[in-house]
Amino acid sequence: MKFPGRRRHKHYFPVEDKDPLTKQLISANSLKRSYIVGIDQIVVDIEAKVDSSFLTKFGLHRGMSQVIDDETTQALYQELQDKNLVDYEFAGGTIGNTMHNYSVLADDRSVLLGVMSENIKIGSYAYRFISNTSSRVDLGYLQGVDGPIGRCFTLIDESGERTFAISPGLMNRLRPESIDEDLIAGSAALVISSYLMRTEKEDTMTQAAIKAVKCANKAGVPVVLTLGTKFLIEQDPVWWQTFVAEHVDILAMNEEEGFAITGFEDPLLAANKALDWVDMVICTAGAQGMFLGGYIDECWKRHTKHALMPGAITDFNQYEYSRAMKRIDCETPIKAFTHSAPYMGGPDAIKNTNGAGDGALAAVLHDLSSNVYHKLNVPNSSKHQQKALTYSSLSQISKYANRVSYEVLVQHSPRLSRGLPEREACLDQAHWEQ
Ligand SMILES: Nc1ncnc2c1ncn2[C@@H]1O[C@H](COP(=O)(O)OP(=O)(O)OP(=O)(O)O)[C@@H](O)[C@H]1O
Ligand SMILES: O=c1[nH]cnc2c1ncn2[C@@H]1O[C@H](CO)[C@@H](O)[C@H]1O
Repeated sequence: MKFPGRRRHKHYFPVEDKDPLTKQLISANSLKRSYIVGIDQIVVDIEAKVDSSFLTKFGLHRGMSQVIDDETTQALYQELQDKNLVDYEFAGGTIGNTMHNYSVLADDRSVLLGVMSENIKIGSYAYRFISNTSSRVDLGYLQGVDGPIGRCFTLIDESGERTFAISPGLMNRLRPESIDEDLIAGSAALVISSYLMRTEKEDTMTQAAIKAVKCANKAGVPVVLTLGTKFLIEQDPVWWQTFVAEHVDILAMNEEEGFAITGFEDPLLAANKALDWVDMVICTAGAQGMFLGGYIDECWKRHTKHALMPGAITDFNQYEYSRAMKRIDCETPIKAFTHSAPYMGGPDAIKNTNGAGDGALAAVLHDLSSNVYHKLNVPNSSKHQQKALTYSSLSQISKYANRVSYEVLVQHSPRLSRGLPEREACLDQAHWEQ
């Protein structure tokens, strides 16, 4: 496990300490590992630049992620080929991306659950998915299917807006019996998306996902839900509110999805509302950066050293230096929030915003899993006197998440090709010496 945030920290994992005593106590071989599990509809992204008439021709709603039938798929793909519009084909899937990015950032294991074609031809979509996924993502639990994985046509129009058209193949055929309960019970988090609930009669993905969620709930493993697309939530916000309140511990959304589920347009107020249902919430807001909210116990609250921020909730960032806790672990729970503007004000040139939110979530998961890892291996550390959900403060996590989003914005793919630099060139030496 590579640790998130600043490297020279008193709690930074002591494995690398030169002290012979610590070395003796914790040899790298005896370390217990932490991992996270994600479930996804396994898809390859086929990205193409199109104009809005293309979307109209195929009956696609701009900005939405929608499922298309085989006939539309064939016609659409043919037109993309004929006009030579395909820019690139790469492994995708909102949770697939998140697991990949987590494993790249943490340099550690994540497990991806879903389906995979049993017979894989070199160059096929299944082959491409596997070869574009980090070797740290454990694909050993994928369930075989006799047919193709899904394809996600990622259509970018003149305005830069992206529209997803999903040709599902057999991506929704994950069966409940393929969910390994011990694997989930032993994980640091179970990560799912709202897309898993969009299935047809013959599909088993929703039942499989619900089984995994119930198993995580029973084992006390945090369930992390990312909302995927606002249109899905708008169809039945009350169902989603109830599902989130009953089964989800951490909610990730962008401001549009936040509005769809909470009714609040302001991302801070949407995050505030979501905390009535969950322990922690991430609300990304494009060029506005991101808001992160959570609970802390009165006795563990830490005041910020940053300026207090105005907003719909006065001084909302006053306790942003605190580590997030489960509400149930707080005697006197207080809601705490933080906001980070885009790293360095955002890149000069954005290559592609696709997956910027997935990247932010991967960073939050990295922090969460680091806490579990540290606790597994150094349970007596003073750090764990506080029963916290995260390794770092809300403020540090949100800066880290924004930093990762930036990295996604300056590259083409939603999947990171490498981890973050050990030291940021823009920060002076003194930052690392404290
Ligand atoms: N136009 C922009 N300028 C600067 N930073 C941006 C911009 N758009 C996105 N970001 C950065 O990326 C993060 C996530 O962006 P956004 O809210 O667009 O995610 P999202 O809609 O969930 O993305 P996706 O669903 O594609 O993963 C923001 O918190 C911010 O740090
Ligand atoms: O229905 C879906 N299921 C799973 N993943 C999806 C779906 N629609 C879009 N994406 C995925 O979202 C990522 C960006 O966040 C894209 O890489 C795309 O593959």
